Amino acid sequence: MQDDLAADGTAAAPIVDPAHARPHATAEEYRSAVAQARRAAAAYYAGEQTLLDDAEYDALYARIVVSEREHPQWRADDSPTAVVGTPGGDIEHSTPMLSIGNVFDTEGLHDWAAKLDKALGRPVTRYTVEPKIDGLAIAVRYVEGRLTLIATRGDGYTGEDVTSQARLIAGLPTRLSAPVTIEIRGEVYMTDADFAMGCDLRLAHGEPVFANPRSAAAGSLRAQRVYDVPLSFMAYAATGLPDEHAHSHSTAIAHLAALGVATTAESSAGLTVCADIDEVTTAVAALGARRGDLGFGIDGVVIKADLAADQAQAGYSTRAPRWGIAHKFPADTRTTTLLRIDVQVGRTGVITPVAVLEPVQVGGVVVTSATLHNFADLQRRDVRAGDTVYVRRAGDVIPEITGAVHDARPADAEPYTPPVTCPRCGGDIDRSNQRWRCARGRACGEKATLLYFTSRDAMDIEGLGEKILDALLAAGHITDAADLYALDVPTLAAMDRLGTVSATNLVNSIAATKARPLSRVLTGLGIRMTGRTLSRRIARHFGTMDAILAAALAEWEQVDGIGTERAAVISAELAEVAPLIAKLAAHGVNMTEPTGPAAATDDTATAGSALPLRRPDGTPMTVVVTGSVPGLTRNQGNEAVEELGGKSSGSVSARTDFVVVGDGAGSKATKAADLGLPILDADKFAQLLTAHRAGDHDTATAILATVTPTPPR
Ligand SMILES: NC(=O)c1ccc[n+]([C@@H]2O[C@H](COP(=O)([O-])OP(=O)(O)OC[C@H]3O[C@@H](n4cnc5c(N)ncnc54)[C@H](O)[C@@H]3O)[C@@H](O)[C@H]2O)c1
Ligand SMILES: [Zn+2]
Repeated sequence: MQDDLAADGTAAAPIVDPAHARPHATAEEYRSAVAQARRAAAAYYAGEQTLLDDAEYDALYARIVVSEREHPQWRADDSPTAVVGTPGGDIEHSTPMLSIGNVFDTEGLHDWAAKLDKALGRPVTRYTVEPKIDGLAIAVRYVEGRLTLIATRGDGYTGEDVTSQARLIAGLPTRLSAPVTIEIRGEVYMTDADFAMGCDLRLAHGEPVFANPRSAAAGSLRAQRVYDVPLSFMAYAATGLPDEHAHSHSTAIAHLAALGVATTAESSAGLTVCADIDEVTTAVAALGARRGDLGFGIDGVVIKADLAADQAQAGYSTRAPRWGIAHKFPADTRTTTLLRIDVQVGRTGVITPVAVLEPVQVGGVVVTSATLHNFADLQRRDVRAGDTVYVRRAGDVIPEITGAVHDARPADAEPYTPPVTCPRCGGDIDRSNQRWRCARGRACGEKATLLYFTSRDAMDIEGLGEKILDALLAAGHITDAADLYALDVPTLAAMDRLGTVSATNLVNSIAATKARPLSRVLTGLGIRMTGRTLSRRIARHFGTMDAILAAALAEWEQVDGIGTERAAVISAELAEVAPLIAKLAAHGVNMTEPTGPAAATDDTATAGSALPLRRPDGTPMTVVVTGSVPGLTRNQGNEAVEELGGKSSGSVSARTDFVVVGDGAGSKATKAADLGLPILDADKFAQLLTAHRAGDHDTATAILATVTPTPPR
């Protein structure tokens, strides 16, 4: 059984941290992993759509490495650890074009540096830090300053001649500024802008989108197409330079730039010379932080011993130099399953399709939803529910779906049909722009927003039902929640069916809600990705609305349950409703959250009763709900955990107290089993909730007693 990949290889696999990979249990498992890695690599280097994304491949590869270390007798000749790249070609390389070893964290980097120091018998003189451009390697020969040959890396010893296709690559001049005879090595890649354009071109020619800029570059370099996708080049090595330039990597690169070649040093990422490994660590982190803004994709950073003398002394292993290492970054493009396509109607009536995803780690954060831009784009890309899709997240940008892996499409996947009417109000849709809008614009959401504001979970305004709201809206007495606080008795009394007595009562009950705690106001605003529970947590954390509105993204992430994804959405939505907040405050609505012991139980329905999901020391248990809980939506499942006194979490780790597993549970259940975490059946969890709400502590305790650890697999 393959632990890292679902049986069909398509589902979002739980990614094993390559730094902590486990060996395969049997030789059969090892061999099937090797076969899978070979298949994936063949597709990858050919620039085809592949089912494994880089993170999955790296996890697979890391397990192969560990297995071979522990069971040398298993080692297969065609193991990806023994072979570099792809089939070779007609061009013999002057020196082998090898791979680079990988590390995934600072610890790995220090280990590598320590090994290198040991091999040299002294500390490395200095290092360079460069972008690891996410493209493919080529060797370029110049004779007396004229470009004569371009070859792919191939199997590392021989490669293919791609001179004719590659002549027009940006950054690679056909003539150098001096008549030198040298070989330059570097990466062919696609800039972010060219990638977006290339994808559009593909779609226009009825071909599937590129998986990522790397495979786009690989495919475009070899394919003969009717359309041209621009490619770029960046040099990171040369042979044949005179000693005055070649005595260090940094001087060699500087000289290439002087010859007119694009280099890593001249790129937006730059080349940093570092005195020691601590400086290297800082430079790696700095480049990681700028990753989204470089204008081209990097999958990590390459660290090299700078001096040619150090490099010569360190030498090579069969597959890679010992003097260099790649510090890989979390993959910025992943594949995962598109569970469904939701339609979202914004505050101003803009209607957009949103992808709901099987959770997946992209660029270091868990992504559960992504934008599909607009309906035209969605249909052009032919993305369907059930598809394996590419999710890309570059830097802090909102994750987007760039396309679907059409080969992995389930037979029954239906083409997407966009909504015919506004999903919120049922009215007409204005399709005159690429961004569709409800024809009613802002007015579309008014009633739903107001109903939510007045609901029990939010401001809980007594006596203000849907009929009265309808009448108030129709008469134009209100357009937003703040207008409620301006209503007076004569206005209300003049309306149908409302006498002076009822009108007075209603005005009083509305006024009474001005004193509600901040958490209620926040709930009432209906900010996306927050509910009652999270609003309460936010209110307690910040204390005042002013503090909330002033909070930077990093501060949002301090709130329990808010990650990068939510922080961005919540703060953007709050900025949008800031005028309404100001208007509410002007009417005297309270904008602070009471603190102190009384506040903790302030409006909890279950105040005072024992909370089942508390550890003996009173702290909340961390619980992950995966799959469906009978009678509850996914969100309600998580809220139930909170209601029971626990803390709900979206990801399984060793710190999880237990996992609630229901129908349709996916990789989280597998991971829980792997970690030997206790499991509670979703039916039992539903019973626990019922018992707790009924105040039946005995039953609740009895159900919790059935939560037992499963042995690790
Ligand atoms: N998704 C898949 O199915 C799949 C399959 C095979 C490989 N891969 C990916 O490819 C990687 C392995 O491929 P690899 O053996 O080509 O190694 P690599 O891509 O990890 O590293 C070596 C390459 O890095 C490139 N490079 C970029 N910037 C550089 C710089 N500044 N200095 C030196 N080299 C630089 C060169 O092209 C060099 O050949 C894996 O880590 C995986 O992510 C993915
Ligand atoms: Zn509408």
